[in-house]
Amino acid sequence: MSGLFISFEGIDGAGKSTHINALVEAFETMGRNVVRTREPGGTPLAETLRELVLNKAMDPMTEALLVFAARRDHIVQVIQPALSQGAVVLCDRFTDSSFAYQGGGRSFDWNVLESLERWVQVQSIGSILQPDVTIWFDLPSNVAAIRLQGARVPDKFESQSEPFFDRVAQAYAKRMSSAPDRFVRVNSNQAAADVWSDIHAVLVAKGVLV
Ligand SMILES: Nc1ncnc2c1ncn2[C@@H]1O[C@H](COP(=O)(O)OP(=O)(O)OP(=O)(O)O)[C@@H](O)[C@H]1O
Ligand SMILES: Cc1cn([C@H]2C[C@H](O)[C@@H](COP(=O)(O)O)O2)c(=O)[nH]c1=O
Repeated sequence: MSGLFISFEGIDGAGKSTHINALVEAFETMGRNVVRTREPGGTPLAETLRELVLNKAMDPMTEALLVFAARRDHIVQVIQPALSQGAVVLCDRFTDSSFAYQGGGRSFDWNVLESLERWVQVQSIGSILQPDVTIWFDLPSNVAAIRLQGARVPDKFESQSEPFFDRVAQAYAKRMSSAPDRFVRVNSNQAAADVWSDIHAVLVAKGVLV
């Protein structure tokens, strides 16, 4: 069986974690091996980099380099081996987050991010690793802020203002327009059960879930 790589994107508090848990169960019920992972993170080294990126002040280029360094380790140690063994990899954020947060939120150079993407995700000449499906949980920033209120101590990104998250959302829309076959936008501003129905329907339509 061939591997399946699904990434989950959206602004902080958009509802990704809630539905990734349900998808782990749905794929396991189908008899698939599932690797649930996240970015930045997913390996001991990448989790160490995550702590720095989420909690230490740094300039946008340093931030971009660290998330791509973490990604490289994650791809080599976890994602590629799992896909080679036919697993379903459910990844809470991947490279679209770098375009959204560093490119959109921080206004860091989009072309440099595209170069880093090519370097870090190279598989063979002319081929770069990308998710098979990316589910973008689209939620207005003011609704996400209400959902996250009091939920936990906010990290460096969660404490950003609504205009920052509006730029993040615009950057997701730009990434979606450049990869319409890979991206699926889900309206996250509805009851969790309805969000789940939409995700389920999309993955059934794509032939990856029964
Ligand atoms: N459809 C929904 N309606 C109302 N509240 C929701 C919905 N989905 C999730 N929530 C709640 O919103 C909060 C954020 O959800 P969740 O942690 O799943 O988001 P996330 O996208 O994983 O966030 P982050 O990227 O910051 O980790 C949680 O308290 C969760 O219970
Ligand atoms: C992969 C990636 C992530 N980020 C940011 C986005 C979020 O604010 C945090 C991760 O927190 P979560 O609770 O696990 O969603 O990191 C980023 O800025 N750039 C990236 O490439």
